[in-house]
Amino acid sequence: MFRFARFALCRQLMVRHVSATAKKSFSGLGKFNHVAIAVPNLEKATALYRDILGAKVSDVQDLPEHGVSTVFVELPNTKIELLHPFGEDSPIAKFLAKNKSGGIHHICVEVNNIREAVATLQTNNIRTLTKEPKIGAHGKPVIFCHPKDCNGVLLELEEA
Ligand SMILES: CC[C@@H](C(=O)O)C(=O)SCCNC(=O)CCNC(=O)[C@H](O)C(C)(C)COP(=O)(O)OP(=O)(O)OC[C@H]1O[C@@H](n2cnc3c(N)ncnc32)[C@H](O)[C@@H]1OP(=O)(O)O
Ligand SMILES: [Co+2]
Repeated sequence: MFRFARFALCRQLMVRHVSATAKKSFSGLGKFNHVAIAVPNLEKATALYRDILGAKVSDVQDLPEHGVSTVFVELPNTKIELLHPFGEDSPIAKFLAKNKSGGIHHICVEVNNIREAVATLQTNNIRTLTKEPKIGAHGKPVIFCHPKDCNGVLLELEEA
């Protein structure tokens, strides 16, 4: 009984400490939107999901504004975004140079209000990779958060 009370107290103190580190918290996090995989060969990667694994896939979309070409693989509960560099200064070029067979590049979670999300991130010193959101692959505003501020994971937020 005493051991349980001590455990409960420690846990409460830890929760309070974690909450205390957030200067202001955001309440509008939504659904998981996609996981992105950077691939060295977009046709081959698309063929794996479409022809071998039988998934429905989108057409290739070139997004010069983002320096990538994408194909979306539709799954019952989410999507996989296949990413390949487009143009000279692709933000995924270095990643693919380091990961020659490709690799998981980012995750994307929806938010109900991207401006509010950005303001909250800034208040909490989480760096965003552009000052302003850009229009993403689904025609909605997106913003990326620095992986060094997000436990080593590049986090994309997309307005729902
Ligand atoms: C299609 C539109 C849109 C959608 O709607 O879905 C997209 O998904 S677009 C996807 C592509 N766009 C982006 O990724 C934009 C944001 N990314 C960036 O600005 C850069 O890629 C980056 C994250 C700032 C990395 O810059 P880069 O120049 O490639 O590498 P660095 O060497 O400067 O990296 C610094 C540091 O971060 C580590 N890193 C890099 N990329 C990742 C990653 N994807 N996941 C985790 N960690 C990453 C890198 O290893 C370096 O660490 P150290 O080696 O420890 O210094
Ligand atoms: Co994405």
